Amino acid sequence: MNAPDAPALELAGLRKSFGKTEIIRGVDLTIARGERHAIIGPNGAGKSTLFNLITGRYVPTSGSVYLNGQDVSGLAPYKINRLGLSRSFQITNIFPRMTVFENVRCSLLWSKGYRYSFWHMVGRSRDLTEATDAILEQINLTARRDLPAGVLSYAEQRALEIGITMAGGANVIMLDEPTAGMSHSETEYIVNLIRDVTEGKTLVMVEHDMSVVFGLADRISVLVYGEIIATGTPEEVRADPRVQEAYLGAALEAEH
Ligand SMILES: Nc1ncnc2c1ncn2[C@@H]1O[C@H](COP(=O)(O)OP(=O)(O)OP(=O)(O)O)[C@@H](O)[C@H]1O
Repeated sequence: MNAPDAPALELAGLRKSFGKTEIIRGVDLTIARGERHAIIGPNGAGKSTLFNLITGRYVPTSGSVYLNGQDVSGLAPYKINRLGLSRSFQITNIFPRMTVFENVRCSLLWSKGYRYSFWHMVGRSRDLTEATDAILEQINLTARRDLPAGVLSYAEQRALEIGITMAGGANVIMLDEPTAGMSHSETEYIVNLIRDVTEGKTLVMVEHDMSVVFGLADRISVLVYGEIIATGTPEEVRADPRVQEAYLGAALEAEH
């Protein structure tokens, strides 16, 4: 059931071990609807593992993940996706020989396919084209619509990937290092784009670039050695002495 008052995401006593090593060591976190939330922390802290627990790629060793109030722990990723959570991939996940338009249309079709029969879909192909074009407009790729996706610049490919992530209409969007490998100007471009396309949705992102995190997130969680040591607004997290000590001081210094 989709409980209208439930938070977008709730993690309760979440743990994950690989063999005998516990990587996620009891994470509790509530993310409100419409919130933009960043998960930061040093290398090896368990950020990707936590991300994969939320999206269903990994099954928790114990604890639960609730999406819009519904327990999704242990469900297959595609089922979690159909319940309203969509993720991007760190590695570009587009079809390079298909056009930009076809890439987005394909993901729209996939996401709606389970609800509409094939013939119903064919009858609605004009709607599908319109929906695809609306997404291309949102991600500023209308001018690139009919080019093979493989010829786009790196930043444009990441924008396309965000479009593909958004295409299913999920209300919780998970982005894994959306600005990885980008120049300063590309980063700025993608941050603005993410801000626009996630308006009114819930965003959870893992990100290393502190300027992106502090520019985009309403709240931040700091993960250190499999535990969240602080959660709060950017100002609260920046001022938190535990965070300074464990991580942020060093990370912010490294930026200068
Ligand atoms: N499938 C796995 N099997 C065994 N160990 C794993 C697995 N996935 C991750 N680990 C270990 O878990 C720890 C946390 O890894 P994870 O990738 O989640 O950290 P991270 O915070 O995302 O790091 P980074 O910032 O470097 O991407 C690491 O020590 C890693 O070796």
